[in-house]
Amino acid sequence: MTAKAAFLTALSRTDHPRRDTLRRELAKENAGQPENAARPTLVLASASPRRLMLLSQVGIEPDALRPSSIDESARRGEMPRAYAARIARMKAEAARDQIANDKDIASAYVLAADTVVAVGRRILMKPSNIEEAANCLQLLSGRAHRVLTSVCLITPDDRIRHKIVDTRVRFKHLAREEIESYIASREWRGKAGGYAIQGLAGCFVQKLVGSYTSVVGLPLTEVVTMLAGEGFPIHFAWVRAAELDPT
Ligand SMILES: Cc1cn([C@H]2C[C@H](O)[C@@H](COP(=O)(O)OP(=O)(O)OP(=O)(O)O)O2)c(=O)[nH]c1=O
Repeated sequence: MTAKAAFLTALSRTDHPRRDTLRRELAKENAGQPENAARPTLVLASASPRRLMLLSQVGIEPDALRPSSIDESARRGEMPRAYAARIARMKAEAARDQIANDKDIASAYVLAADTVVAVGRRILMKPSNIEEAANCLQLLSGRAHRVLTSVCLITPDDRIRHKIVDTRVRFKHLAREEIESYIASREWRGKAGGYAIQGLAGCFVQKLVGSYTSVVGLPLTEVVTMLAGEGFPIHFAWVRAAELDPT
């Protein structure tokens, strides 16, 4: 190899993953002839059964699930909104990179979300043990908190759409025995703030201002608006539902 060729090779070498993925090639092709694009596909970057159920409620069945195992720890001094937005984006980008050379779903829309419970500036994560869960509920007892769900959508041509939904929830006062019984139910496991509004903890809620589905994990109004706005065919499934059940 000549010195010049070696120099050029060294310049083109990168520590980052290869950027010319199948996803990129397809995006370039479809930019010229969108009418030739394959049926739009959707990847849900999530392992949350709630998110899958909420999508199914509005007739959306993802073509694949690609949960990611990113580092979800908060940065020092990070505010709840910024944290939720950052994590949702990281989940979406990790899934996009996972599928970038998968021929069945390389050009999919990628949807991810992150839900956090916030008391003032404090972020309540998913508790990892009984003590943490009890502390969360003690903190939420008799006061209002916010549930922030950040949604991130990556379009097939890699544009990033982002939305945060902020819901205010007020809990009644929780007696010690009530907290203990709730902890024993195990419902708190895997839930931000250590509770599930769609379950037993529904009876803790005195007032909710905002989006109920966002508290459960995915704000349906915003998700459907976002997907439809980016050309994902949502309403097709609704019309088909009527055809299957013509009564
Ligand atoms: C507050 C609240 C949260 N949750 C759930 C929604 C989310 O699944 C979870 C918050 O954790 P997330 O980190 O947002 O999501 P996850 O780890 O469950 O799933 P993934 O990252 O793979 O998408 O808490 C409820 O189910 N009910 C509630 O009332």
